[in-house]
Amino acid sequence: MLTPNRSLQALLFATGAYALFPDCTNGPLKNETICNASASPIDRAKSLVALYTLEEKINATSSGSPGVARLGIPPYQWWNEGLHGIAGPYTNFSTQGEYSYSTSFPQPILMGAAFDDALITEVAKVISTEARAFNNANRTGLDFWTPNINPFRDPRWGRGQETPGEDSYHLSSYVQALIHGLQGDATDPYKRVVATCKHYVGYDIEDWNGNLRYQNDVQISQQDLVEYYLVPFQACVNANVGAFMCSYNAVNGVPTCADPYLLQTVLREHWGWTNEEQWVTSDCDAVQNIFLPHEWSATREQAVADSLIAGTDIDCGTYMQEHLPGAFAQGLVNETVIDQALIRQYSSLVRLGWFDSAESQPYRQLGWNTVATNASQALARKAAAEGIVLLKNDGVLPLSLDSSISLGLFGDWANATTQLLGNYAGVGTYLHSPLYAAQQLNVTINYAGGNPGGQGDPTTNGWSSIKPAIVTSDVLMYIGGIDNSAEEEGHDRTSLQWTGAQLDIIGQLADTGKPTIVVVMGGGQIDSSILANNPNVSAILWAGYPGQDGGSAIMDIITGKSAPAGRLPQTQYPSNYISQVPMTDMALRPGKNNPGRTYKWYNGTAVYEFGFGMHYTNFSANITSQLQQSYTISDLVSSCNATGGFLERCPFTSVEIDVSNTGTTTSDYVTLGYIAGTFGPAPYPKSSLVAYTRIFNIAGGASDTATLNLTLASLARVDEMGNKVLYPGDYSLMIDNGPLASVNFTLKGQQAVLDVWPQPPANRTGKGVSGFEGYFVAGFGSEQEVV
Ligand SMILES: O=[N+]([O-])c1ccc(O[C@@H]2O[C@@H](CO)[C@H](O)[C@H]2O)cc1
Repeated sequence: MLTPNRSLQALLFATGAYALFPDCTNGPLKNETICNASASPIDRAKSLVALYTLEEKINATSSGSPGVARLGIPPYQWWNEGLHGIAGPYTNFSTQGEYSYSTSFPQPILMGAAFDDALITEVAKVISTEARAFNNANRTGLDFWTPNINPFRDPRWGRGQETPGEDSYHLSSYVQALIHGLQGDATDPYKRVVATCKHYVGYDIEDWNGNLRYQNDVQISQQDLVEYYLVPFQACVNANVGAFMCSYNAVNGVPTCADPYLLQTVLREHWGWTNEEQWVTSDCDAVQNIFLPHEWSATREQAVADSLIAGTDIDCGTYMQEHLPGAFAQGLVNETVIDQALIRQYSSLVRLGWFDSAESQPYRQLGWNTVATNASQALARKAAAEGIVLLKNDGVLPLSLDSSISLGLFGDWANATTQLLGNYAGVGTYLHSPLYAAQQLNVTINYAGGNPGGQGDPTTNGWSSIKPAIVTSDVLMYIGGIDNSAEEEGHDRTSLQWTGAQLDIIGQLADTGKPTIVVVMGGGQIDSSILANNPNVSAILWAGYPGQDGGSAIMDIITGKSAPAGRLPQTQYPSNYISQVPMTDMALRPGKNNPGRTYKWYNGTAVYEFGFGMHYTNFSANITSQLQQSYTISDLVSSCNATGGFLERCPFTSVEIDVSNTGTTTSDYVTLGYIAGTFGPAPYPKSSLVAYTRIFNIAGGASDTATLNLTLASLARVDEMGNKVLYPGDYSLMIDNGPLASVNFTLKGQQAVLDVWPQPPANRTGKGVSGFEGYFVAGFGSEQEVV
């Protein structure tokens, strides 16, 4: 994560972030409705906002909200992160002792590979518990700007690691499980924390050929928007998420933080995200970016007015604080609009218990003893092991290690420390590298880690330094790949290839003829065809960014303590993919200069497909439910009462699959259900994931039942206007994309539109910058006027 520059950080800290709660027992507000715990959150918030002066209201639009001392409202810092554990930039870890660390889970890209929604809920519960403990110690806030749920559309994206992968159904299922764990049950009297779905929407380019995230104007068809980019965000609404973040980029000409179509028409009206305690924050500096570099609004005052009126309730930054006074003076915005933003903010804090006494709520009791518990540490290790994907195995794995075996460990990641965490990490409880984990085993270790050739060209320069370890080892393990020096916020990848130096060393290890195992680290996939095709490379594992105990999880898989069952959450494209399509081409379907995106539309041959993953055993599957041969569309429609286009709330059928372990090793199995067929207009997606479930610990020779719940969303397609339609035609339900089991059925009757998509208004243009020549300085920067 980028670190805010010093002056802004100082300014936000000067606001007194993380001061205590308002005192509703003895403070100045004790007799006001805001302090009446039996009044509704909205009434309570309204009563507070009615006491604010306009200046106090304007000050409260910033993420570093200064509070109102005369009313006993302490400052509140809205910007807290929690991607895979509580994190900065304003979360305050102590330098030692209590509150000096928390549990750091794997990056979402690896947790996504587990395809285990129950696991995600458990992880999110730990994060929200630890967040509460830190909040009680005045070290972080109560709302968290997580998850990053933009689909991992292009393999170059530097922040794809923050997401669960490329598939919109998978992201939707994952994010609902996550929000449940972060926020708690809808019926709970208090929210555990508030989650924030970001970045709404179409944000997945950092810097491609000078196309910077702060200024990109991405062109997305209504079909692709509804079919792909918006899907996980609608799932956030379905899960009743407390907050959204609008993104830096513009979509089809309009910066998202100034777009009433996206923020009002789609989000609040069409999807029904109408609860007044739900708010939208801007990404950091995104309100400023409406003026510069987007040049959407003619003046700074117009930019803040445009964004507040469109539905941005919090400005990550200080632009609204600085320019709303002018906007009010010019009559560009009225007080009702700012009141609404503040009512949303404060009713959210009411639902978090900010105004209520400690005795009345469970979360204020949580302390240091609930952080980094043995159970949460075990969960971090389990989450990593569940996600690791076995891409190749000639039978060498699992390894039986004992003291007579000597294991050679090579590569940059063999003794990884903070590399294990990836970006948006807090302070982990510990950092267990593969080397550390191997040292805990009864095996002789020959460590020659680091990459003697560096990240540059092919080299044999380092050969002499690693040769002794090669010669004396029985089994060779290379642990490398990429880290945040190759993929990061602000930095997209420029290559999908292994570096020459790494390939050189792996090749030389493999040439010895000794068992050679390659562990690939990093969020984006690296084209590993050269390793897949090398018969002397015995096994390949992909391990993402596995978190604080990642080394242990890797060794758990290597030794068979855990059996691998993770599946690739994104396509591994051949390296020439990135020369075939510009990153800025947002289209999913193949076209001129675009071979198609994701496993649904890519018309080339993947190195490894989305959903691929091997086991230490074999499985067979049998669909045991009787599906009808044919369904009538009108019958399906009449049994569906969904509103707001939530076809996920309309059941279609439940399918049971008998999964048998036909080998000898006990293993989990991820059951992926796909729909394919010829229905609706061509082109047809190759297949679409519509359901998944992970079943656990199936012993060799035993079987278990996987249940997949299909909804009408499983069958619907999106037309060019963005409408969701049920079409007559031929359908196949396929387990594991076909190889294991499939069943065919048809839909008959007239096609039916199930969700009529609201069209954007025509000719949406901003007023444009008049006369200001300048540029925006990224990283909580400021505008520099060109003089
Ligand atoms: O100025 N900075 O230091 C700074 C740091 C991070 C940053 O990134 C943005 O902030 C995150 C807020 O959650 C969004 O996910 C990301 O796009 C934007 C600005």
